[in-house]
Amino acid sequence: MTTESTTTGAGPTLADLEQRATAHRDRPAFGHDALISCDRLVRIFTTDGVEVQALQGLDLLVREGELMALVGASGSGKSTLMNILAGLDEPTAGAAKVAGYDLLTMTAKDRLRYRREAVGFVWQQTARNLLPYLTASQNVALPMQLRGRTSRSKKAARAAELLDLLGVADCRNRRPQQMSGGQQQRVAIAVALANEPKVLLADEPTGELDSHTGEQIFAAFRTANEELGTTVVIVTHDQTVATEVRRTVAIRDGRTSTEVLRHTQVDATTGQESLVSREYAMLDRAGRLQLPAEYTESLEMRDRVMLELESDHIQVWPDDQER
Ligand SMILES: Nc1ncnc2c1ncn2[C@@H]1O[C@H](COP(=O)(O)OP(=O)(O)OP(=O)(O)O)[C@@H](O)[C@H]1O
Repeated sequence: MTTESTTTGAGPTLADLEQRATAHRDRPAFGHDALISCDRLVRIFTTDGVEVQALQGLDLLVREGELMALVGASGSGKSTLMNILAGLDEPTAGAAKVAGYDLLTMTAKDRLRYRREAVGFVWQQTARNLLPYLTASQNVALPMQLRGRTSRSKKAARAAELLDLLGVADCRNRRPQQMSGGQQQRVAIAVALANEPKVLLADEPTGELDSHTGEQIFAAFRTANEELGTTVVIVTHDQTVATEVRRTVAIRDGRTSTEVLRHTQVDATTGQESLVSREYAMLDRAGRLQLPAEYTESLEMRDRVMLELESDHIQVWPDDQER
């Protein structure tokens, strides 16, 4: 069906407005097909009357089955975001949905269920992930016990299966202090996966480990992603981890600023595979764009820039009035 409209020069007609409203209504909602969707997320901390805006309207979409990394300078808001996604903290404003749970409006009961069943987390400090007086098997069985639906034998079987999958079956009967840091983190991943969460969140999981052990931990996350289909979000400073995932999102000043996507390309003549990466800037729905600091600094862009719209791109120039 088409709607007729006439332009009088005095602005849009009623028919134009109706058409626009219909087009807007039919457009899918932001993040409708994402497993994690953060929409203009704001988190303000107030300490001694001083406000810190840790998240300043952060947008992030993560699709089911992704394995992605979040990077950013110290204080950029990564942990604040992870705590919100983990259901440990609540945003000041905006919207955040994970696996069908609305993190702003869920009840205390739903929050508990969310943390037990929908997400698993692995923290940097190994001591925060495992109970010291329980063995690896008992640590993995504990979340299943708290959920309270499985028989003892099923819990033991699942714990054994997970420890085996993550290459720490031999640690089954050991307590955390009888394991290396890397083994503890792999057991921690098994604990986080015990209740088959949709999402696995990890905040600097390789931060306390040497690079070789860090690689093994990263391989364990990859196994969880590939074998169990778990969506994995890792906050990291570790360059190896950041470059081994298909998608790395950078957070700057409490907002997602740039994103690097990587894919494998096969050379048509030699058949040789190479990894191609490309950096993108994030454009929010208000049209705001954060230009990479190294770009703006190299051209001495400040305060105001000139824009020129071309048929397939936009040119950004330093302000000529400044020169
Ligand atoms: N509970 C809190 N109370 C007050 N300010 C906080 C609190 N938590 C975080 N902040 C502040 O919010 C900002 C973002 O902190 P956040 O810990 O999220 O950054 P980060 O990117 O994880 O840094 P790092 O890499 O050092 O862990 C910082 O300025 C921090 O000081």
